[in-house]
Amino acid sequence: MSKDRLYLYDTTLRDGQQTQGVQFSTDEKKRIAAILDALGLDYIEGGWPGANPTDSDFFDAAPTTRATMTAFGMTKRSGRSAENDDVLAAVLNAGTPAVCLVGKAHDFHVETALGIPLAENIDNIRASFAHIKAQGREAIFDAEHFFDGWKANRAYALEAVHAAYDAGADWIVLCDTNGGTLPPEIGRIVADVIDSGIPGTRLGIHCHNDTETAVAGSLAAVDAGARQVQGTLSGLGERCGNANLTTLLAVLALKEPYASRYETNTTPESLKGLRRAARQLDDILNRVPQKQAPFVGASAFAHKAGLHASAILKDPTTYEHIDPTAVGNSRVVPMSNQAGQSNLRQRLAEAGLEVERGDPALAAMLETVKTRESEGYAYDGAQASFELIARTELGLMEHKFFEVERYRVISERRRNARGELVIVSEAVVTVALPDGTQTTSFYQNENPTEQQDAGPVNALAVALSKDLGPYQEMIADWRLVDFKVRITNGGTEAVTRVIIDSEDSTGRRWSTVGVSANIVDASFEAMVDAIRWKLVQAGARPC
Ligand SMILES: CC(=O)SCCNC(=O)CCNC(=O)[C@H](O)C(C)(C)COP(=O)(O)OP(=O)(O)OC[C@H]1O[C@@H](n2cnc3c(N)ncnc32)[C@H](O)[C@@H]1OP(=O)(O)O
Ligand SMILES: CC(=O)C(=O)O
Repeated sequence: MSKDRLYLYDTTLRDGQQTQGVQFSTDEKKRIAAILDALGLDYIEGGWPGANPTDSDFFDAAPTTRATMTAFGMTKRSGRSAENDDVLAAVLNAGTPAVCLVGKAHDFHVETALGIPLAENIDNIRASFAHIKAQGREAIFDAEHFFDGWKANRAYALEAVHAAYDAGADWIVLCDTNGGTLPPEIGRIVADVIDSGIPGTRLGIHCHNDTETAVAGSLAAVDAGARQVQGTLSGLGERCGNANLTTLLAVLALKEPYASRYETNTTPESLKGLRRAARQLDDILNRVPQKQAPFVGASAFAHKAGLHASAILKDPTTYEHIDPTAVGNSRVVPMSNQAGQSNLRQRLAEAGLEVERGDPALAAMLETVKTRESEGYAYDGAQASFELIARTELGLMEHKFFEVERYRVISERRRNARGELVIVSEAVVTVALPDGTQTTSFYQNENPTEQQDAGPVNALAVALSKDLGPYQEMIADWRLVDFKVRITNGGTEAVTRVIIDSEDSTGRRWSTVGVSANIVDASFEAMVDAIRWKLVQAGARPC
């Protein structure tokens, strides 16, 4: 059976930029365009030329992509011709092979937002698309509020999309702009548009995620016959976001009936770059990756419960709906108080520690983990700390490289010599080394009050890692990149749990945990684990 072609249209650089708190630079837009192109998308909507300097700069030197670069704008305004509308001219002047114009399809919006007669809006749509086609461009009509418009005045909504279609628009994209239409209704309305005479091969879908069903709504439109799907990387977009293309790419390529019915431009190879693409976007956005993101999140293939881990070791398909490597992800079997010996052995094997089933060290390890979790520790997100416990129980950590004799940290808010308000943190750390010597290190940081890394934890991290004698070279590239604080119950008392994420120059990341009644002390404990784990990885020996 031959497959139908589905076209994937990305609007991360336009609707994604409408996400509250997101502001891409021109250079970042270029990097994202390259990521999208590598994933095999058909269209990249680069932004709205003329609307802001960043978008204009992007189109002034638009990257060369295999995907069709598309400029976005709106239908011509009333009171001028399409040829004389300067906003439309700026969009066309970007010179892209495809142009997408948003226009009103809901009578309420025409009368309330535009304040013009209904017929005039239809004329504006028709004239805009005739103008684009006269310039030889591929023309895409984003029919704004189409679904709400169809429900309020079906005849008018259809008249609007037919005006664009009759004027030569290549694609009519039905937009659920407010994101409130549920998937079955989307399917019925798309089918009605096809019945009205616009073939599915010329129809697209643009869903917003206000009811958390944008992906399902997009699939309902495809089921009904639409052949273009719009969305954004990781679901960025206005309000609650757009349909998540990261998820849709994987669903369309790997899940039935879509994989057998439809062909897209993605390949098994490009799909393996999906997790990396999501991480690259997180890096650009400077945000912590969402662990539970379908397909690409760190927890998407994490098997925490003992029963799950036991079955996974026998056959991964028992608890996995796809092979994680298909999207560049990997399986994780974390440790926690939900774990049994199967989790434990799998986790140890990943750390290069083979332990026979039934080895008494396994029971001791499980006991330690469960006891410490009841005190407030959490090991499912702190694998490196777990590994140190395991090595200790297996007798592989007779020495701990160094012992902290004492530390002191002071934080102060004061005015500096220039009269600026600053936070000053000072830390002193004394460690004892295996050869009987001690080192004492001091570090002071001074930062404006609004800066995040001004604090005592940063000062302690630098002081602790400043002079570890013979081990110093091995930890010189250690960096503390993130830390999360939780108030939790340790037995009957409230305690602070700190998980810190570390990184080194190889790009490797690891997480450790500390617990104490004192936030600084909990952070310090997690840091000590982080450094010990790095020394283990570096093959450090007692000196
Ligand atoms: C559903 C969507 O997400 S569509 C994408 C929306 N994206 C954006 O708005 C981001 C980029 N936008 C902008 O930078 C600015 O809004 C601009 C440059 C386009 C326009 O700026 P301004 O001229 O200052 O207008 P402003 O933003 O206040 O209002 C938009 C105007 O466009 C009109 N308008 C809205 N949609 C359309 C349309 N499809 N066709 C013609 N005119 C429209 C509005 O009625 C309003 O006109 P008014 O000021 O006479 O009431
Ligand atoms: C065009 C668009 O972004 C919308 O209608 O949601």
